[in-house]
Amino acid sequence: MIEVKALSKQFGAQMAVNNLSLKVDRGQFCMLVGTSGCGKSTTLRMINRLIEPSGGQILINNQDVTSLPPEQLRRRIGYVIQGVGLFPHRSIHQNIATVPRLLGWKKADIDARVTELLTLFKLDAATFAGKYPHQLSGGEQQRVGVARALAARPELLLMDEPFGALDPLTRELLQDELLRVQKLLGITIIMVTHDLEEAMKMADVIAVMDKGELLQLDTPETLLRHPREGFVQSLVGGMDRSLHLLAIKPVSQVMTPLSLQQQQQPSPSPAPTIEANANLRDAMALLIWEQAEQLQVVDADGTPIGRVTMHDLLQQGARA
Ligand SMILES: Nc1ncnc2c1ncn2[C@@H]1O[C@H](COP(=O)(O)OP(=O)(O)OP(=O)(O)O)[C@@H](O)[C@H]1O
Repeated sequence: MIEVKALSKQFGAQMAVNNLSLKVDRGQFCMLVGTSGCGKSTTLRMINRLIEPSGGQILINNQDVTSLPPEQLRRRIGYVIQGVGLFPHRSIHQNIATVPRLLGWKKADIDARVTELLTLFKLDAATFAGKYPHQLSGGEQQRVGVARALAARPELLLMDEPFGALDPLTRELLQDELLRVQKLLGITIIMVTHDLEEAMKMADVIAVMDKGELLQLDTPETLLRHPREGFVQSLVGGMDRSLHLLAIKPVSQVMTPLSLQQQQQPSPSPAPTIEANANLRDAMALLIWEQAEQLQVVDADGTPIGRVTMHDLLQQGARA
């Protein structure tokens, strides 16, 4: 979907991005992580040509981005930044409608799209469409920011620390919503974050950068189990690696399913319950809290569908 080849950006004597190559498939979620100043934002801004590269090439669906005028390119690429950047004197409807209007969509199509996106992000269209940004909470503004970026059905969404300014609870809620919407729409996302936990939770692939260079591009599990020596190892290789490994897997992947017969019989000694889509770290925390040896796994309706034991979790979090 997107291929970056030997991309570089030099500011004066400094190489902000140095010979970076990276491929992200359609529908994948790629996270860029690394310490402050390692070139993450510059990389994103070269992809949508807010910054022109000093060298290298960027292809989107095999098309070189320099072959398109920047404005036309940016209409095909959604861009969300920290602090949202909503237009303060335009209503929420007008904000979300910005790019479709520039593209000359019919009014009825724009109205339908605005309602669809607000609903997708669980904002009641009748209540929110006519409001102005200052009348919304930070979390609501951030949802509108993402909705606006998605309005014209872009092929690619670039996000630069979109949840950086939010409190931890709102941040987690928006992470879950973004993942849901991404899976629903099958959109390709490249997102910058400082937060390794956020990267582990959301990414299909994580790109670790340092001093302008890409050091490793791998799935969260491979990155945790086989980090390259040096910077990547120091970034992910701490004692809590086992907990990160637990956090990236849902209980459903590890549980022992109940047979139909077992499902219909009440368990003789009821174990604490956990939902199948909870992650293994939450399961571990519950086991410790309840001093239990196993948990009963339930589906969204509360029907028992399996069980997971402390032994299962110890295996999953262990060095391979
Ligand atoms: N317009 C510019 N002119 C000169 N130097 C710049 C410019 N933009 C970025 N830089 C420098 O390039 C380097 C990379 O910056 P960039 O913003 O890409 O880093 P980052 O990894 O996104 O950092 P952070 O996580 O702090 O946002 C930094 O040293 C920065 O000071």
